[in-house]
Amino acid sequence: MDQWDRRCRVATCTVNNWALDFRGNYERIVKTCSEAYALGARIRLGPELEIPGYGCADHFFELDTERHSWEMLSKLVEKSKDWPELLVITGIPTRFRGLLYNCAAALKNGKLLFIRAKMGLADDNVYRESRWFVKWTETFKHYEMPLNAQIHFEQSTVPFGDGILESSDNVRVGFEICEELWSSRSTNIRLAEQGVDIICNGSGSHHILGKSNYRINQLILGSSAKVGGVYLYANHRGCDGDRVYYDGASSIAQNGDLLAQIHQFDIEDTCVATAIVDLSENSVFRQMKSSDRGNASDQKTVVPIRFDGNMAEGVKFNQKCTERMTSMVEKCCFKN
Ligand SMILES: NC(=O)CC[C@H](N)C(=O)O
Repeated sequence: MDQWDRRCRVATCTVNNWALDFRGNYERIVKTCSEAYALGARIRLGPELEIPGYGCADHFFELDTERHSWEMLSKLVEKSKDWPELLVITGIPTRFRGLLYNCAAALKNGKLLFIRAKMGLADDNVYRESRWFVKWTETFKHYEMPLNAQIHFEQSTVPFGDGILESSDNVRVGFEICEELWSSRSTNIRLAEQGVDIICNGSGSHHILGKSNYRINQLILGSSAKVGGVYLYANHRGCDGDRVYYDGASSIAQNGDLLAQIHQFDIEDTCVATAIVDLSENSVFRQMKSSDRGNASDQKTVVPIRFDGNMAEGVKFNQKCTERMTSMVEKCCFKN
């Protein structure tokens, strides 16, 4: 059963990573994890495919891109022992059954916990993801994937596919990778129905005039106002070698309110934002909507992937949850 006091500090970040700059990308990821950890965060989310860089394009056809990405992931898993209480979510291409998937990887304290494969690929506009990747189609199913013996991990397998993570103190973490939010069948709906507390969206979303207004106000805040829960969104910022500009604005929202946001345009290579959220507010918010309670109870219960560690402790009872940012300020920021 959930505990009553469920305050947790969560972190999102923006990185200016470069396609194929494996070492540089690794350093920037480490910097954001260290900063998030120093601020007391229990989870740190990074953008889509942040290890190789989002815009590797046809380099995703080369095995070296995967290989070097996994070498960096192995280093990051080892490094995560420096931040034992921090759940790190990063982005990496992964081959399963001979097919290449665009994935989020979850790791903590020296252990790779889960590889979650993207379930809706982006192919409109400038996106061409299905040229290199296939989508995962088995909802809430995962398999034990053997890890490549040529790369060092202290484990021989990792769960791969779709699923929900659950901490020792029952905080549920789910994944919706970029385009899955844009789809009218957004993953966040079924995650909320399973009582997911924190929805993680690592994205590679480029700048078009007016797009971030839609992305933040309609999609992120709109979804979170509808399904409830904490919504962590991380985006790249800058040009990563391709001909587009990613426009950051990594955000933290809860139950329709914006709690924190990193600038859309800036010259910093890395930025971290955190917020203290009371996860009990998710239950209260969802409890108030009887139609959704009915929909949720119709769904089969998904068995989560458990991991060691408490997420909702370490925040003192008298520490206030982060103030809500006003939507007026938000809307002014996002005419673009
Ligand atoms: N990387 C993606 O999945 C991109 C999704 C979305 N269409 C966007 O423009 O942000």
